Amino acid sequence: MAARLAQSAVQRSGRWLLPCPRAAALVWTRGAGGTSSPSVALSVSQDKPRTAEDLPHVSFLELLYRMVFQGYYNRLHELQVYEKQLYGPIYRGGLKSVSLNSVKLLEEILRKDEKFPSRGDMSLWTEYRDMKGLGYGPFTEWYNLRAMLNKRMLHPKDSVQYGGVINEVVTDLLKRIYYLRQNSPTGDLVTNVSNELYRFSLEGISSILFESRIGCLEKEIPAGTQDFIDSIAQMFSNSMAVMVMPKWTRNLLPYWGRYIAGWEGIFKFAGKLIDKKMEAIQQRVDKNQEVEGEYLTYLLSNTQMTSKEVYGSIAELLLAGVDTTSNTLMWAMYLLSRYPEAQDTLYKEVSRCVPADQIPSAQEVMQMPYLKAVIKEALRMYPVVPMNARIITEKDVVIGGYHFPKKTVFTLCHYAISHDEKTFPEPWKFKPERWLRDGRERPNPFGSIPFGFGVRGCVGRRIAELEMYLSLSRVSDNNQVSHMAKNKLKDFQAARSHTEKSCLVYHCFIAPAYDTIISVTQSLSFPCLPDNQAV
Ligand code: HEM
Repeated sequence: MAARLAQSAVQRSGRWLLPCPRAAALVWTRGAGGTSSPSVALSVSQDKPRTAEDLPHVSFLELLYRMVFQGYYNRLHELQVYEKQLYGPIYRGGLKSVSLNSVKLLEEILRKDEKFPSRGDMSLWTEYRDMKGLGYGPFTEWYNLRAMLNKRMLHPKDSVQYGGVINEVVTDLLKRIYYLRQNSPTGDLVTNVSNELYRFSLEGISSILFESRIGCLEKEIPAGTQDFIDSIAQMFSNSMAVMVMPKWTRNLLPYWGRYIAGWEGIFKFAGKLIDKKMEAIQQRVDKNQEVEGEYLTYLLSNTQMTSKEVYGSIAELLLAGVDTTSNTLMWAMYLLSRYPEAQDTLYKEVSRCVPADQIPSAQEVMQMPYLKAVIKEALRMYPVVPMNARIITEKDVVIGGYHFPKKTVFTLCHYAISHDEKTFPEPWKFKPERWLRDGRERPNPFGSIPFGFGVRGCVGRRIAELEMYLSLSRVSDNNQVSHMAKNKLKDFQAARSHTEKSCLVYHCFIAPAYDTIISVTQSLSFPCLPDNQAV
């Protein structure tokens, strides 16, 4: 079971964009190569804007060479860095997409975004829903649903209400780590941290969305939940094949059938839990009792949303809200384990803000600047959505002094931008302090926008942040961990300084994951360790 989970985690981390199949296609088909020099790229001062034809261009053969022979097919984020060196901040790739690869151009396009911003065609997702008469969610039918979903999710004060629920899940994560460590051959190792964090994230987001627990952190995952996890993996892992294969192959090759079966599993599981909630609400309404609840209850009691739309929205929120959070947590822990001084600073902050043996609350973690900076810096270095897209659909647009017709696809090179040394000196170093508001000059806000920007930005941002703050602060808090790991207490007591203590915690917790990280990075596109940080 663990192996299957690990495999599915690996498959999921291969996604480049959040559920946005067409945009993912762009990533794969976008060009690389060409011989033009970077100096031709920007020409803002001209009277008449130049056009896309004037941009450095990448041919299909160059793309193929880079992907296959230079091995960029699974290091696409590094390709952004490489291409920027070759072509400068703006260039034309395959399928006529235009890559924007500087903080200035990123800001320019996002500030010109439309009222209903578009990331691209979602027909791969809508097709299944249309076939089965199912409802859409925020990815597939944005404008009608987003306003409703924003409520109770978007504002930091909204997320605080989920603090108690998330903390229960964090407690179970810690118990599970304790259990796994105790039962490991050496008595202190967790052998598949990414798997545990995936389970944690799924349990966390489910407990908010379904207002009930689904057992991901139990010793044995309930069969229905395991099927659901497998369905998510199945849907994602077959998406790419379904997207690139012509439709006539669907009855001949296995991918389409598997892809559809994946969606069926997802909707079946989500539908069951939603129906259960609906019944409970109905019973209370019939008895004239007050209806209580948070997210799902709010959506279900909202007369502007049909139950079909609730099904569609919950399914899409679930898909977007699991590996994003778990991978970021994984990277944050990995980075802390490599930078003991940062770990020590974090440990001290948590100890200072939270009385010993108390669980940090949602309000308390919001007052921990270093904790927030750690997450921000981890997301800068390893953004889970390292590349995104925008299409200006309504009108022509001028970007960087170039004129583009409407419907031009722009690829946003977030990974390269967030590693630009002009914005982030020593970009390959983990330096959470660059985000502190302590009088130092702060980086350009568009330098790292891991949750996107504007009205189309991540709807789950506040919940994701809260989940990460609550879990990281408790893993960092020596009291909690030593309390949890009673058998290991003497090791902690033997350690001479806080740093050593917390290092030990991280070491035991994270060290076995290094192999996982490396195997993920070697076999898939992202996340990936830059060479200078390889373990
Ligand atoms: C570390 C965690 C996360 C990161 C880094 C992240 C990042 C992103 C990014 C970059 C986008 C695209 C924004 C844009 O195009 O401007 C996005 C969209 C989205 N995210 Fe997240 N996300 C995270 C967690 C979550 C969670 C926990 C949920 C669900 C509760 C969620 C739900 C969504 C949804 C529904 C969208 C589509 C929004 C729309 O199209 O209007 N995300 N996310």
